[in-house]
Amino acid sequence: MIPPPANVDETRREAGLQSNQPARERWAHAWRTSTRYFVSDDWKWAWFLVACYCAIEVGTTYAFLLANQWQRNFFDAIEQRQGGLFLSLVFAFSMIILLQIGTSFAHNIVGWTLSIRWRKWMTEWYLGRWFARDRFYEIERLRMIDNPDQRIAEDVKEFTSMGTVYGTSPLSILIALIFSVIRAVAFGAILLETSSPISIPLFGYRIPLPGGDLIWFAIIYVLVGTTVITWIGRPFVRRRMREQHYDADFRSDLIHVRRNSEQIAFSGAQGTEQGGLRVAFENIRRNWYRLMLANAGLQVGQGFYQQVMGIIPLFLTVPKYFAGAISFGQVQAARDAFSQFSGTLSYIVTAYPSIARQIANFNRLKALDDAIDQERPRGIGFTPGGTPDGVAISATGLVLRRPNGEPLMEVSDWTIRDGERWVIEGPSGTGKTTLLRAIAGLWPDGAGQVAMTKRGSAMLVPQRLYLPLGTLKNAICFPDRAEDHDDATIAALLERVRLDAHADAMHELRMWQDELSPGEQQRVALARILLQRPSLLIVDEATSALDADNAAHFYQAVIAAMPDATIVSVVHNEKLAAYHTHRLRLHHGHATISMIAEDAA
Ligand SMILES: Nc1ncnc2c1ncn2[C@@H]1O[C@H](COP(=O)(O)OP(=O)(O)OP(=O)(O)O)[C@@H](O)[C@H]1O
Repeated sequence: MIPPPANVDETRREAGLQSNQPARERWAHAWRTSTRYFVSDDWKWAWFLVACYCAIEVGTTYAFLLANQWQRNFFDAIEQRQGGLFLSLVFAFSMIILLQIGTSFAHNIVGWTLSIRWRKWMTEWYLGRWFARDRFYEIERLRMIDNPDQRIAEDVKEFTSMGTVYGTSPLSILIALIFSVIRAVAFGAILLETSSPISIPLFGYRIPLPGGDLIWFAIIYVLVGTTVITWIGRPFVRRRMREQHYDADFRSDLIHVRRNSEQIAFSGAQGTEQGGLRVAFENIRRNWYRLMLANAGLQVGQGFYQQVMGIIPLFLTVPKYFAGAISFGQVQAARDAFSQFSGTLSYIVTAYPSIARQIANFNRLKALDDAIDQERPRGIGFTPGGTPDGVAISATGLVLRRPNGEPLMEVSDWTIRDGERWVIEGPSGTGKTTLLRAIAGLWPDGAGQVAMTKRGSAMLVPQRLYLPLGTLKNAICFPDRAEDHDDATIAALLERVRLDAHADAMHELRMWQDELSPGEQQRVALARILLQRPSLLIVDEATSALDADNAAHFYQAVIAAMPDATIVSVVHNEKLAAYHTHRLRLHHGHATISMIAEDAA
């Protein structure tokens, strides 16, 4: 079966060239992503911390109510010139302040503890799935999404952040929303004290409404405000999403330049590279101006909304004060309660930037989840450990294709028996590396079946070796841990591969990938092979950076140490072909097989 072409639609979607995924699917994903941690193995901590968080919110609401009550008493005391009450009011005020500081402190401690536990769990969850079934490799191979690293690091961080005032996490938004409603009820009760009854005229009758004028004005005000501001804020959400996208691109371009600094410096290509970075930054700049505009619109809307909210209750209560129906303290308390009431009801307006960021995060995390989960069916079947006795690799009906479905080559049936040493040859771009990937189970595009001895006893050595961060000993022992091998063995290996000059620095933490020359890195690969002694060795131009003598030494050392090992290597040097027993030559999309001895004859 030919796998469907790879999904690379996300960038188009983020650039607005393709419509978004269905809302239902996105809501379902948002729900699953937000609730997963709370049914995980850390659920006891999760719920305990959420309970504490909510309890602190109750304390915060109580402190708000006390402050409102205090205002009323304070202004009444001033109006009635009750100097004797002043000291006790100051004392009450300090207690309220202490309570407010205490709840805010506790809010931070609990919020941050929950953030880090949630983030740790979610990071582990994403890393586990990203590494599983080689998905991280497949996502890169097909370039399915941009910057998965940023999504796992940054987006997860924002997603789990239970920040101070309005956290960015959807949970903190939800809790704040619930408490907004609770506070709205509490402050609504205060408003009722100073509200006048209200009724609406209908067909000549006056229908009385429950509550009072202040409450109805606040509700209408919030409804109109929220609708207008949500509408004004739509471009802001879009711009925020693009901002994250462009920032990540710029950063990865910078990393790319850093990694290739030597070639760029040597070729004097700084100008060209800077030009490229300027183009990447230009996207950020252009988007920034649009974001600024969108933000300005949002801020004007929010500012207008906040300011008018402070004035409306005065218009409604001051006439009652002049009429002697309420006290001056009640005017102040009503003003405070009105802004708290409508402020809490209009949570969506105030928290719109956080909600916008969260929508962008959900979209980015959904794309990552889709890329991890939407596994294309394998075209080339792969069975590790599925070869009969005496056979290291067997391929039947093997056809390789590019990810977009274009045919690359046909190998048909190919059997590599234990102890055979195969060289793969062919012009550049014919698919030699792809063939090695296919027999190692890393290339699923095409058709046919590949069986290989157990993966654990095989080793793949690419042209550019991966050296993990850490010591030189770490690099040689990879994928084992450095502690698994003693220093004397590693020192002897370094001598064997002609790297004894570095033996003393075996335990030094350095950027070995940058420090060692390509040829030295290929000798580290040889040391790794001699340490692991795999029964099947797949080598992709692993001697390309070595001089003729060292390249020959590479094969001589391997064959001397592991005379029975099966070797499949891609080499361009005919002299190195002599260390092999069989040849597979790729030409015009087809493979021909021969014995080396036959060729020589
Ligand atoms: N991840 C990929 N996505 C799309 N095309 C790919 C990918 N990897 C390889 N190809 C394409 O497959 C073809 C074969 O590439 P491959 O690296 O196997 O050639 P090669 O024979 O090893 O070349 P060389 O001798 O230059 O190393 C090339 O046209 C390459 O562009």
